[in-house]
Amino acid sequence: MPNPTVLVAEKLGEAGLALLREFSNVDCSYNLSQEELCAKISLCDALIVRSGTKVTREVFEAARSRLKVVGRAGVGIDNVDLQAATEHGCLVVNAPTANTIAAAEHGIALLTSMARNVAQADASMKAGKWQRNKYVGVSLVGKTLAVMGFGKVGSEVARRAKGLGMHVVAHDPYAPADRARAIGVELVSFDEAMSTSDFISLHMPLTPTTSKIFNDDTFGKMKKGVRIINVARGGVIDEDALVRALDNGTVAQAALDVFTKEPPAADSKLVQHPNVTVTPHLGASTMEAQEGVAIEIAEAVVGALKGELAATAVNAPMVPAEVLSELAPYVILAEKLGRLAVQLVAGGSGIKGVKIVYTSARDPDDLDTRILRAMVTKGIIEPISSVFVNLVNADYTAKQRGLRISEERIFHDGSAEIPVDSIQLHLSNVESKFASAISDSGDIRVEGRVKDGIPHLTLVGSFAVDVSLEGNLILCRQVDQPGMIGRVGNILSEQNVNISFMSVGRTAPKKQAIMAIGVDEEPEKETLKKIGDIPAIEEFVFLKL
Ligand SMILES: NC(=O)C1=CN([C@@H]2O[C@H](COP(=O)(O)OP(=O)(O)OC[C@H]3O[C@@H](n4cnc5c(N)ncnc54)[C@H](O)[C@@H]3O)[C@@H](O)[C@H]2O)C=CC1
Ligand SMILES: O=C(O)C(=O)COP(=O)(O)O
Repeated sequence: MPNPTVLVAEKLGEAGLALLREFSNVDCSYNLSQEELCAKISLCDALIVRSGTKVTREVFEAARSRLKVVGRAGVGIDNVDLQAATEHGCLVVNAPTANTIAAAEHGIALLTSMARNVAQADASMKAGKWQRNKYVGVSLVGKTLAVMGFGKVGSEVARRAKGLGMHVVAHDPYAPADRARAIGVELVSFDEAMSTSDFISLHMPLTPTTSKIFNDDTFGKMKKGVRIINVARGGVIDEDALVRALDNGTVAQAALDVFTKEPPAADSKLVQHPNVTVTPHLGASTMEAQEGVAIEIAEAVVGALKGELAATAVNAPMVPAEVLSELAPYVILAEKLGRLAVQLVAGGSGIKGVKIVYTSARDPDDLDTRILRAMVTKGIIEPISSVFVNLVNADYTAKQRGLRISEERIFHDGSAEIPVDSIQLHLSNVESKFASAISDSGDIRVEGRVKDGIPHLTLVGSFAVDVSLEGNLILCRQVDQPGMIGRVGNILSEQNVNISFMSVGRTAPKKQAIMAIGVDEEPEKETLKKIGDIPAIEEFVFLKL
């Protein structure tokens, strides 16, 4: 496999680039037009952007399925079309923590410099003036600050504003009250925040709900002379309404780092307004934050390219790192069982329903099966189509193909230290090319377990077997009689096919048995035929894992 290619479309810290270069070809091409990005993207496995690049549906379509991951070197992913990414099976990861402090510090910088007219006074002095009376400021101590969006950045701003002696309230419909209480911040309603605050600082994401949430109506609810800080996203403010509110004195001052359109028009009334302080989206731009973000995103992108499940996935279930590492062997088991089950289906008999049964000693809330379900789906769909399936698009792809995947939990009286005791797959209403794979209930059934960290196949139809799921597998149903293992072994060794494992499961002594043989190489058709010709072998199937 050649090294993957990563297109870095905006400036990224050196430490991150170095990490990427260890694993991939890195193409740093900045300031690409939309057409240039679309032209390049079909040659790239990953794309890294900041807030300046719009990753639209058009980009995903132009990628022609090659693009596996988009890394957003920062927090806000409003510049990435997540729905289009998901439909194309492209994982989107971000770097959610490394620039939190930088953004919070910039919020405080804007708050304090706005209150004391630092930028305006600086410009005035540089123009040769000395205007001490014009730039009398306002004090912060004892004033009320409303933090709108009490997430990572918002809570750090709140903590710092408390240190400046401000009274801090916050509005966030999803924030836990105990987190606010721990910082000494009161959570209040939107309207209360609007009507009681001297300063309002915005820290929510731009979503369809928050778009232009600060408009004529909301400015009308604010205290006259309020001061506004925005280091979140320009789009949460109706900028024309803000200009009106500044002109009529409802808003005394605004300090803005972000704009609906970036860069804003040179003659933007907002940017040119004398009571507005602006910075060109600098919230995340500290040396420290950019190095941190670069490393955070490079690690996430490299991990995603290696097929690891990302902890900072934006369009896939967020799975904490410790859960990921605990479930790692079960993820492999789930995919291999899916792969195996689909190869047991007779040609022409379409799969409609798949039931996944987990036996586990865990409380259902302590076992997140979304990854396992996604991997079963991947195992089932990938061998029979050209679609690339991952945690991102598994549910979407299954739905598109009319594949109904249901899950059932069975309580297993064992140790809750072990997340899953066994995983069974049942494929209903299908015929099998290996009749022994059909269980008593008429479904194709396979079951697996993890033993010493290695996935094993433990049941086929009604036959118990025990073979590790590595390499390839030959399943034979035979009349149980001595010498069978030797005969099959001889045929395989004649062709230098290495047998890694062998297991025989039988219904009763001297009755039918299933022999499961793990082989490293794929035997030639002729060799497989010789196995099939052994009189005691009633049926057999070769399965690639
Ligand atoms: N200017 C810059 O360079 C930077 C800007 N940002 C922006 O800052 C914002 C916050 O970032 P983080 O704190 O890291 O994100 P976060 O996800 O930790 O926090 C966002 C908070 O907003 C809350 N929220 C969602 N809808 C809301 C609503 N309708 N009203 C009130 N609160 C709502 C969420 O519950 C969450 O607690 C984002 O828009 C991000 O893009 C972040 C870093 C740098
Ligand atoms: O992380 C964010 O949300 C930011 O706004 C930072 O954007 P940037 O990476 O500096 O273009």
